[in-house]
Amino acid sequence: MSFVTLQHVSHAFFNKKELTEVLEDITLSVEDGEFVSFIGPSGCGKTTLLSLISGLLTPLEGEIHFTTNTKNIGYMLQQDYLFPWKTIEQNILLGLKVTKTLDEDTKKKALTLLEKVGLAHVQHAYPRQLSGGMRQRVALVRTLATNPGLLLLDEPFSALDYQNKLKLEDLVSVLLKQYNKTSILVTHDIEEAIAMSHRIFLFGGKPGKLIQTFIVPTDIQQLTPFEARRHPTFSLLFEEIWKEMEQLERT
Ligand SMILES: Nc1ncnc2c1ncn2[C@@H]1O[C@H](COP(=O)(O)OP(=O)(O)OP(=O)(O)O)[C@@H](O)[C@H]1O
Repeated sequence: MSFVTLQHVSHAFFNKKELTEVLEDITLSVEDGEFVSFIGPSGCGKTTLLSLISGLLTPLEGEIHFTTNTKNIGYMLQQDYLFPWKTIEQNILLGLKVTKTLDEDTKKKALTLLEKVGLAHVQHAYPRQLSGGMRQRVALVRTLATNPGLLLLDEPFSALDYQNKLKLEDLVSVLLKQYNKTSILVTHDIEEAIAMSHRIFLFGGKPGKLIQTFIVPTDIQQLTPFEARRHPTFSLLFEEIWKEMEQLERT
């Protein structure tokens, strides 16, 4: 069953009194429990599409339908946006206060999540005492603790060094599978998209259009992102997408 469906969605921004089209006629759907990635050259409208799906923006044309009545959408971004003067626990609970009434059970679940990402020991520390990778793990906990129906991940790994990025990818992937979350990842990184996704939507052009959809083979999907990169067919799909991207970047 599809979780969210976009039909003929187009969008434009006013720039210096001129209407600039940024997305044109996007039709796609994301299935319940599916992990998809949006990739494509810079400026083709990927982040705008996330904002349209989250309801921050309203499409100029076309329709976006959710099959469930969830309005709780979680965001994980490149920056962690933790409050520096609050402890890790306070940061997580603050996220919860915004979306839910904070009862003991919800609080306990949030702290269990902190344990799951290996950060129970920093519960009372401040963000400045943590590394970038640890702070992103806190941001992940803060997002998941609100039990979002849909997770929107906008370049959440891109500020991390390679090793931390791989570790966080595995963690995100395991947790999202465990909680059966529907997720959309925006990334510039083709490897990351293949390693994490069921399907990859490639956008390109100005205004941005959906150029091609790639299905990640099931045997790759079943692996962790770290293992997926070592699968024999991984590089074949990588090359296929790479060539398409190169062509789009040239046009
Ligand atoms: N609020 C806004 N007002 C005017 N123009 C905007 C606004 N937000 C985005 N744009 C323009 O819309 C186009 C698409 O931007 P968007 O950030 O969605 O692309 P993107 O594919 O996510 O890019 P990147 O990969 O570089 O993050 C760009 O040309 C951008 O300058």
